[in-house]
Amino acid sequence: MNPEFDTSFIQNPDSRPNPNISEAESIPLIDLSPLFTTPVNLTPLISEIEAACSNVGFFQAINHGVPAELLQRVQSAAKEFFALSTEEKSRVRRNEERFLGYYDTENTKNVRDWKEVFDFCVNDPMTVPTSSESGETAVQQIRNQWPENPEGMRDACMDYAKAVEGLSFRLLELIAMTLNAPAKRLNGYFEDSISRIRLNHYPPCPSPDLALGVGPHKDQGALTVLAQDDVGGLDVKRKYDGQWVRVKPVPNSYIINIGDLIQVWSNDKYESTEHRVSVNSEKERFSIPFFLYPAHYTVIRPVEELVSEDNPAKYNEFNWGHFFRSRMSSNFQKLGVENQQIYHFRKKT
Ligand SMILES: O=C(O)CCC(=O)C(=O)O
Ligand SMILES: [Fe+2]
Repeated sequence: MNPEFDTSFIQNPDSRPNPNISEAESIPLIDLSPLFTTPVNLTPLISEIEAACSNVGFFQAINHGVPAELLQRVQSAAKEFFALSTEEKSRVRRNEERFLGYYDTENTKNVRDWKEVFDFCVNDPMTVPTSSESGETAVQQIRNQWPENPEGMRDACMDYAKAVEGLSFRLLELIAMTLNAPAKRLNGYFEDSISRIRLNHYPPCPSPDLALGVGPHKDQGALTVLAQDDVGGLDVKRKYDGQWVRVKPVPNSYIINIGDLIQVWSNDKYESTEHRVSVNSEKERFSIPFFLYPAHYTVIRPVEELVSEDNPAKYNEFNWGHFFRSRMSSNFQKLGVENQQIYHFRKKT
């Protein structure tokens, strides 16, 4: 991809990146080895995760159990794939109906992102509602589209997907325990999960002061498990002072952040954190987020263990598939209206 820099990439002045951003004190580092150690004692780990989710909404996980070789295979495949000609990549181009595959004109909140992506679902095919309208019940199946080249990309991606999905379930169980719920309280929502993985490529950008790789946003799913390379560019909005901080790349780690659904399940004990991707004029950057998404028919409401007369549910229940679909359409085209956000489901007090 070599997009010509045009005005569609220009961020509003208040969203533009800060060239002097700090990497200090960004997000906590959490060692997940207690998950793999016997005798099992998860209590200190659960407290660390609870603090990270409450204070930051993000952490970096080390000793996570995903074999490095699986990630390296996908990273190599991604590099080879994005180096192909636009013509060849376009053979697996996504469209509004078939929204898995290659794409280079995505918008975040109506501004174009400086990136190209390749999306695939973990459980192929994935079933989603055809419309974001809450009254509509029709569904459709969306299949992965795999390129001919590089050879082996499909296997590399699917082997990786299974391993990182396993990690995401372990994290979900730890998070459920921080909500005083049984470990497996949330797992049932994921039997027909529509989780997906995105391969991101951010080419060097001629105007990194005006554009972003991904504009400021919150992830809409349950949680995200992100692998980034050593270039850096992910910025997180710090909760206590609203400052953007750059997440320092840590070798062999994953960046975990909670999404909008955990915010609702937790009845606002946790808040999903705004983040964005800055780009630079010299280096290209690659990243691979895994988005943990429930089955489309899941009804989202605060977990009952947290709701009481003193702490009533703060959200009206809503259907995940419709919420997913509405965001999908607004990322695909500039709608000229505000995207659907989780606070739209908040109960009026
Ligand atoms: O590339 C990154 O570091 C993060 C990407 C991201 O936030 C997203 O795709 O939702
Ligand atoms: Fe994100």
